Amino acid sequence: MTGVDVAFGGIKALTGVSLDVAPRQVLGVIGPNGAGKTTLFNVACGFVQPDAGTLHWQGRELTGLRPHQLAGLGIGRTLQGLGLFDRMSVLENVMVGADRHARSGFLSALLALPRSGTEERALRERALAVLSELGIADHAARLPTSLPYPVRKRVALARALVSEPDLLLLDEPASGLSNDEMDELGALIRGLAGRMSVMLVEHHMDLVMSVCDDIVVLDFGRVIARGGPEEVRRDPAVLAAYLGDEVGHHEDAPADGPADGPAATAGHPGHNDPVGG
Ligand SMILES: Nc1ncnc2c1ncn2[C@@H]1O[C@H](COP(=O)(O)OP(=O)(O)OP(=O)(O)O)[C@@H](O)[C@H]1O
Repeated sequence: MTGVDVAFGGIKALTGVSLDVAPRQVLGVIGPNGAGKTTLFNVACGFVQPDAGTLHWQGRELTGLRPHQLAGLGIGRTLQGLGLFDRMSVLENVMVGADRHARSGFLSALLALPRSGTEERALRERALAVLSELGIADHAARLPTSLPYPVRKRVALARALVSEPDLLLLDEPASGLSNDEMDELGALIRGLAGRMSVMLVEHHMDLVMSVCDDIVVLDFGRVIARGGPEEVRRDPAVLAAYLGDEVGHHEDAPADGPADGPAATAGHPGHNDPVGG
């Protein structure tokens, strides 16, 4: 993305944001609360249309990108809300992600053209293989609602992976996970890097530092740093941005304080860990 601006009313959520993800690279996007990470993710997914700037993917400009076009472009994503279908089994949820309609476009999805038996079997096998890869094949027949949250997160990841995307967009994949689960997630993401590009929008510094090749740091909607983990960790601008975040989230801070800065815009539990975790 190049020169992306997004404003919500008077709030400039993103200003002149440019970044790129190289093939098979894991790019991390971090920043304190309210820095613009979710907005950036939503621009990359087509949920939010930028007021200015351009998106390019594999040499093509994406004008007016819409979320339903992603799969057809070879882009997979997981969302914070997971978005699993409660009345479908884990396996069916994953198969939906690989549905050939996803590749052949919105119209055929609307028409819900049936798959042939052979296609159905191949898809089922692929979905099962991804579930195995993520260590949750035992849960294939279960309903997502009957499973613990970390397992449901893996189901959502399996669904994004089953179409073998060239780019995987992950929005806060570590939220709600224990430290051990986060380590496992880190290993999983590292394992994907040889096969696809990953853009990881994440608040947990430890995860970002351990899995990302390159990191973009946002603050107040602008890119304030970009570089490898060590470089970013030492960057004074990054330290200052996170220190402000930490102070802004002190338990004594008034709940109804001014809403004009990153420290005041949050309200997401678990999002106040400073640099270094
Ligand atoms: N739909 C919206 N309407 C109005 N303001 C918004 C909207 N979405 C985001 N904002 C504002 O834009 C700025 C960036 O928010 P965003 O959610 O992208 O930041 P973030 O880095 O993801 O924060 P967090 O870590 O708290 O999730 C904030 O000031 C936020 O209040």
